[in-house]
Amino acid sequence: ERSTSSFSYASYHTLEEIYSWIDNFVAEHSDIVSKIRIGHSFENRSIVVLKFSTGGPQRRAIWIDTGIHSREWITHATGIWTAKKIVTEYGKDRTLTDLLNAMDIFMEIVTNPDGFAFTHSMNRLWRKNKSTRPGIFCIGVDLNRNWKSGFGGNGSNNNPCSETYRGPSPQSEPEVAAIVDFITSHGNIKALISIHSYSQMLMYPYGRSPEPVPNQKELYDLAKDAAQALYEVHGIRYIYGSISTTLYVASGITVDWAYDNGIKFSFTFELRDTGRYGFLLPASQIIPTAQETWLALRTIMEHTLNH
Ligand SMILES: O=C(O)[C@H](Cc1ccccc1)CC(O)(O)C[N+](=O)[O-]
Ligand SMILES: [Zn+2]
Repeated sequence: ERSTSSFSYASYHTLEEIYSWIDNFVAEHSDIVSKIRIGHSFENRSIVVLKFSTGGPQRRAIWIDTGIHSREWITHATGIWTAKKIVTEYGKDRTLTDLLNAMDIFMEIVTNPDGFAFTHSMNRLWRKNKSTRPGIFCIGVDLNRNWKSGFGGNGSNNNPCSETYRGPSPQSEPEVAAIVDFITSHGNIKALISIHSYSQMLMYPYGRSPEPVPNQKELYDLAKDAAQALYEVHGIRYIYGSISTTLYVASGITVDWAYDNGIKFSFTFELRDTGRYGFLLPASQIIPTAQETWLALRTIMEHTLNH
């Protein structure tokens, strides 16, 4: 293995370190991983997605994103570890091997690169992207309120200075538009998993209203199984349910858009912890968090393969 073997999966990394890890990782596993540039951020950084595939065009696929909120560093770190786990387990883990023999996995690790760079340079707790508009004095849109489904509803804010500022219109932000364009043109995404921190929750649509989705029972049972699989690794308890009933009402969110666009297995994770460290989760918890999250992800992916 070349230089990803010197990469510390137990540390947090800068944007530059993650981007160079991605290039080394793709080079070392070019038989199964490729890199797709799906667009650019407001400040013109490349937006890249890892594609894990063992064959065929346009296979059914699973989408995973981390880092849509830049301060949630545990999510990028979990994404990196998970990417490595996928290539390590292919050919060993029966479930993952069956999955990749039939489906593709797309993973966007740095979904908000401008915000992420800013958390390293200026403000560790920055959440939004870094877009600016004439006459508006506050910076950034909450990328988890900018999606077309339920845009402008309760649990999103019209004030540009708000942490949940929805933006001037749906998909106004290039970071969101890039994903919408990619998923829409792919047309065969069967599951979407959008990873946040913190609270230790596993949730599904809707965020915009307490109204249950048509396959609510199936999603509840799957979330229950996934949370149990996660618990068995290190004894960490997650709560689960629909976003609006488990956490709060939020509108214009990733998973509501995915669900409304035919992706019936849409989930969002809130990783460790429950507030002791919050967004400043110590690096010592990266690998334990990633290990337990993997079992939940594998549970969801296995269900998607078989339904
Ligand atoms: O408000 C948010 O976007 C998430 C909760 C959430 C996550 C997914 C869909 C709807 C809401 C909470 C968080 O991860 O951003 C943590 N936080 O409030 O900073
Ligand atoms: Zn978040």
